Amino acid sequence: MENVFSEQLITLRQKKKLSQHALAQKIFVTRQSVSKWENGDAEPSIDKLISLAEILNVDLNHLLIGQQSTADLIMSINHLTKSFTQPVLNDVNLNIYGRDRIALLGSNGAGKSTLVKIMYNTIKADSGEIKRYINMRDDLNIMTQDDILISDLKLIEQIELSARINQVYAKTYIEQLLDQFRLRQVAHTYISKLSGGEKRRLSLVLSLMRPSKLLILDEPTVGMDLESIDLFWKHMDHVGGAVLTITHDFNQIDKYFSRVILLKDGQIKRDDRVSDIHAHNQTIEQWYRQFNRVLEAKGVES
Ligand SMILES: Nc1ncnc2c1ncn2[C@@H]1O[C@H](COP(=O)(O)OP(=O)(O)OP(=O)(O)O)[C@@H](O)[C@H]1O
Repeated sequence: MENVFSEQLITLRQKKKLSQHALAQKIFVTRQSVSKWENGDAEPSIDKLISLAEILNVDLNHLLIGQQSTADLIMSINHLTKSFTQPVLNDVNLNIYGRDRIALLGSNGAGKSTLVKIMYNTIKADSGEIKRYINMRDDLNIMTQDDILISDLKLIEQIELSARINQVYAKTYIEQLLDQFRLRQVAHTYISKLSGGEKRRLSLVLSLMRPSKLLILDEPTVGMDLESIDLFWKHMDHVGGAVLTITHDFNQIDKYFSRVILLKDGQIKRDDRVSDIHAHNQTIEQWYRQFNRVLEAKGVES
């Protein structure tokens, strides 16, 4: 992280016509700290990174790894179908763009997890087409509902292993994630001995430890206590790139997401902008109840 970040910091600071001293004053650090970051001798804390991103008017991805934020198409799904014993997805069409914050909603069994598994390629569709405009290895982060942790490892060993596999070298950042998600005190505990909530928080840290162009989360806050849920959403506010989340956490959808998708009867029945829904004085929960009910009623009629 250091080299790209340092170069980015210098470039962006100069673009804003700020001296090291002026930038330091804005984020309440010494000029020497800024100088060390720019020389690659030290890394800022998460809080300072977030402040830097705000002052330099870029998202974290741009600051950390130099990616431009774009409104580019990153995935295009066309006429997708999938059946198990019963049809689950039936002609699903969806485009995902670079800055989307998508909440994927639908009743239990609607096919949400199946759709995202097809998106990240762990199961195959029966027919249809997915065009992926990102590198699936380097640009996609996922947190699934399945437990992908290795029980025989200690928490810190799992982190180190994933960091090596994903070529993440930002040690300070990872340590701060551990603090932020309150995992430092169990860093040397075997994964088999962690509580369900701790395992979920660890899975989250693994999915957040490197920047991505697309982050897919399947019910990330299930099994977490309230404090962890708050920490999670606070952190998500500062994640760059596109995010697609399956969630039933209606308290947060209004605040965090820009787009809501309703999956019903194997199809995307609604794909609306949160700002449009709010402009009609509706909350997302009201919107969801309205369209789920309307669609259910239509289903009964037909
Ligand atoms: N591997 C599988 N084999 C057979 N059936 C499956 C398989 N995976 C999913 N299903 C079935 O497909 C349907 C959709 O499941 P899916 O997990 O995608 O729904 P979901 O919308 O994510 O539900 P939930 O909100 O309960 O997590 C369900 O009826 C489920 O039983």
